[in-house]
Amino acid sequence: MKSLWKLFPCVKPYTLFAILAPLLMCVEVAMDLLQPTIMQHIIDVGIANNDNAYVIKLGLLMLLSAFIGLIGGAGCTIYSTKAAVNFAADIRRDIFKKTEQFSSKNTDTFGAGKLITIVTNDVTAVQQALMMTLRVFVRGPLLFIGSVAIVWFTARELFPVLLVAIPILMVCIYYFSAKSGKLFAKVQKAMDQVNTKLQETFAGIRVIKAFDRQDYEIKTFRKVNDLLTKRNMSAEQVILTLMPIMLFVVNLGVVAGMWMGAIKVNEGTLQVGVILAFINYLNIIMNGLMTSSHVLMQITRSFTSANRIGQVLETEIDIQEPEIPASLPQVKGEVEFKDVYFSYSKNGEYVLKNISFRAKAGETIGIIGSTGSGKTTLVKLIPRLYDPDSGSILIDGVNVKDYPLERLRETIGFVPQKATLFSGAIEENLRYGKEEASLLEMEEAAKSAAAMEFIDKLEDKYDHELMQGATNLSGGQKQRLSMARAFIRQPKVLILDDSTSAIDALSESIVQQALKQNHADTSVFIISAKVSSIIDADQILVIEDGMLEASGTHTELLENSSVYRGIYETQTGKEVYSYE
Ligand SMILES: Nc1ncnc2c1ncn2[C@@H]1O[C@H](COP(=O)(O)OP(=O)(O)OP(=O)(O)O)[C@@H](O)[C@H]1O
Repeated sequence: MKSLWKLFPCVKPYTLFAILAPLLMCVEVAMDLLQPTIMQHIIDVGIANNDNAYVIKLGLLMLLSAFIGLIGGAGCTIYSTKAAVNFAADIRRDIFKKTEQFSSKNTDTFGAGKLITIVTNDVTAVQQALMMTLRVFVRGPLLFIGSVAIVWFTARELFPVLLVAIPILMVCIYYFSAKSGKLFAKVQKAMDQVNTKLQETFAGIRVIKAFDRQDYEIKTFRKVNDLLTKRNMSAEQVILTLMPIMLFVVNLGVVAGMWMGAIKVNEGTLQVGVILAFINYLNIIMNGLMTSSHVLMQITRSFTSANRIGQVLETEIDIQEPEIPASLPQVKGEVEFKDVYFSYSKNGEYVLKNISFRAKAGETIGIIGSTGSGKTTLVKLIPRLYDPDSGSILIDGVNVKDYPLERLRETIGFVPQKATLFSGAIEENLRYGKEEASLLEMEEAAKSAAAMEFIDKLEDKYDHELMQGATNLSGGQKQRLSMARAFIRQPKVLILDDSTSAIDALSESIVQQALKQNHADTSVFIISAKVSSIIDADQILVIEDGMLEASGTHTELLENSSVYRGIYETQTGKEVYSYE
């Protein structure tokens, strides 16, 4: 409930619509309530007295009230839709904005599947709740109160029937609403699992086909889909059971009303039209309660959704801008790690332990080590994708935490291990690195990344459209574009995380030459499993089990590091004699 209130400010810009909708609904309800009374008069006065003129007059009045009711109802629909749809669009925008500010740790906590369910399903649920609140929440209680009042004033003899039927109807509604709320929370969780599975499957469709695991994937999808179906069924069944129970209670009320009414008509204390009007009002009361219960269920259901939306919007972003940002002149690109410790989870095992090194501006730093030793994690700390648990990382002697985030990240070019490109033209992808890049700059970057040759062969060159996930490019082509995107911003610190793994030796040497010529004063971090890719580095860091096992030039490491020597010997087949 609290979380739903927290979303309330999002309705503020649409206050006018949110006020007009229920007002117009009041008009519709007033007209609906008028109908049985007019009918009662037609029967008891017009027909009973054979007064045709009276019947026609009241008939026309019925038509007019129906027409006014129609205008009220249509207006309410239009304004409630406007308010709810815009309210939902604003929440979607806010969630998207917030997730864009998320640190990698924040994103890891939610997972992509859950975030997608929140932006789609949960936002739709709160949109529905608002729409129904504006449209029906007023209608239900007004119909109910209006009908009860009219029965009290016009058919008091039959009022005892309401005194029995209404409490039973209310208990039913309360019981089923409470039950359905809990069940819908479970539905949302099952929906998360379906979305996560779908996302994973679409992203890995090629691997699935290559390993011929379609049957396995269908089986695992069926599992989560069946769970969602089962939970949906249970939740819907609760709602669907309510309707026949309520109808049964109302029908009992109708029988009781007719029975009591017949006795009173025989006694001459009641007219037939009153009984007909009472039956109509009883149905309206059920209708009013039913619609109110639907809204209540939708609102209860939306508590879970609002709660999940709140979790995203209120997430504390753990990578924060500095309170007092350092004033920085031109960044040179000297990078220093001082006693850095890092773990992915609180109280988790350290992935990096006591890392200290210094890279002078313009130096090339090679990073090598076994799989999972912490190389990628180490470079992710430089642009503050994660913050260390202890120790510090300095660029030009200033802690990266003191840099304005935008300034820090525009200083760094990052080429991740998995080349991630976006759907759109090659040009748009390159401009991701530098928005205002000229064609000449794009060409130079593409040349440095050995991407020129394949772009030139494309019919549309830089206008060539990439599909989602750049599936119409080869792995090597994706890596080259990903590198060009980083080169184009002329960063002071360039991080290449195993980004030449899918590139042939000739192209790799072109990239290395270009780095020397065009990025001579850039500090370059090259993570590679191949000694040949880092052999010329000014300094090589050997990472083993999250620790800096050794550092130095290739020659120094052959001399001093048994781990490095082992890697070198395995890759080259040459045995190295050491004085160690
Ligand atoms: N987002 C994450 N959440 C939790 N643990 C992670 C995450 N990313 C990596 N790890 C763990 O941290 C350790 C270091 O991973 P990292 O990716 O830094 O290794 P690496 O040396 O770059 O490996 P590779 O050479 O295979 O790329 C591994 O044990 C890995 O399982």
